Amino acid sequence: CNDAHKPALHQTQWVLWSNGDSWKEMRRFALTNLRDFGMGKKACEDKIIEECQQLIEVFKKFKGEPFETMQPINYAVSNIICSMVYGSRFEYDDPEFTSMVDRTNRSILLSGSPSVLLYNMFPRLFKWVSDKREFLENVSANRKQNFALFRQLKQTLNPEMCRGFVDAFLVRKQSLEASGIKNSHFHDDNLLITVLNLFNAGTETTSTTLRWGLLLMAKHPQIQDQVQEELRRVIGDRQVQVADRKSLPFTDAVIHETQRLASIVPTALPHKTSKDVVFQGYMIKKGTTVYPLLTSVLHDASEWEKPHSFHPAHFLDKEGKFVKRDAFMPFSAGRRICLGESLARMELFLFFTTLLQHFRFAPAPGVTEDELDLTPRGGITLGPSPHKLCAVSRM
Ligand code: HEM
Repeated sequence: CNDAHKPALHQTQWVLWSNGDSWKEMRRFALTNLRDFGMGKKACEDKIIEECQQLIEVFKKFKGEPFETMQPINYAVSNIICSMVYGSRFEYDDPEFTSMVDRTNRSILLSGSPSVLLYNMFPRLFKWVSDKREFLENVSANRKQNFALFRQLKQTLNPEMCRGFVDAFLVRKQSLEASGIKNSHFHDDNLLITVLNLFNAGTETTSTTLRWGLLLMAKHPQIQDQVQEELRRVIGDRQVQVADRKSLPFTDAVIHETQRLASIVPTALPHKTSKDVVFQGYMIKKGTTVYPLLTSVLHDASEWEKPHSFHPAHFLDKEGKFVKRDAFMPFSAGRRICLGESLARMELFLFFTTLLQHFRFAPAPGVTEDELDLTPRGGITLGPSPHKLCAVSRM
């Protein structure tokens, strides 16, 4: 049946990337250029710190009253990847930016709706589901918006001074065309798919993890006390830097434990075997779709002392020093490992520590810590269910 070869809805944006040579070339180009634009380096640290300050101002406006953290955190995190990809950040009230981020977020929610899940399993029977229509409309609107952004960037392109990934891609495309190479992977479709992949993967994952982190702090006030005590003792009032991570073992353990417990990409992304493989005695035929079940490792009872509880001690030794664990793989592993791991780790550390320096996170009045719900909502990623938190200023 042809349906078996159709990509599931959430894969529609990944298909061009996922085929052999095109994927290799785009991944290599994206990695090199994101590094050139600061990924994992000081330039990127400065961008994240600037965005932390913007986010703090938004949180302060709620004056300790309960609010939903999703939108402001999404905008702050999204701006980091935007500044690397498009070459500039956006204001949080710029409708062009907010609509793109909100639509992406909505698509991720829709991808976990029962009707879209049914469509993905039986595409012929469930062609007309309304969630699928909305999902595709969102993808199409984001494509149009990106083409408009690319047009603006093309008009002001200066090959001597690339502002971000899009500029670098356009310059490479032009130089290949000038040398008469017509069939390269540097074409408009790959530009669009790569930019959408970076934008989608670079926004929701990190912002969802941060929201889990704050929710877990409100749920476990004694652990929040310990993080804030460590931050006060080691950092005081100054801005946290990436280099401080090794002096903040407890905080680092809390961030790792948040990622482990939340396991936000439970099935990673689907892959296809490129040849027949024998894995642990099982024969997997070439062309079989394989889902690496990351949760089976992150919650494995033979690896973790308390697999289903929030237990930062999983990452600490008896002296309170941070310990790495082999079974910690929220970014997956192997050749398809998350391309943005170093960026995500830097963002999680700087946003989480800076927010905890400035605010005490607590449930809304009338809600007890026990009543804070940790049931995840479905989607390609597992985020916390809608909830409100109070961010009470500490400075
Ligand atoms: C906490 C944050 C993040 C988590 C937990 C996460 C996790 C993942 C996972 C599990 C995969 C699938 C790996 C596989 O196919 O086996 C992935 C792929 C990917 N991620 Fe991330 N990610 C995060 C943040 C980011 C960021 C900030 C970026 C931005 C550059 C990014 C870009 C990508 C890309 C481009 C891929 C596809 C890689 C490929 O197919 O070669 N991710 N990520």
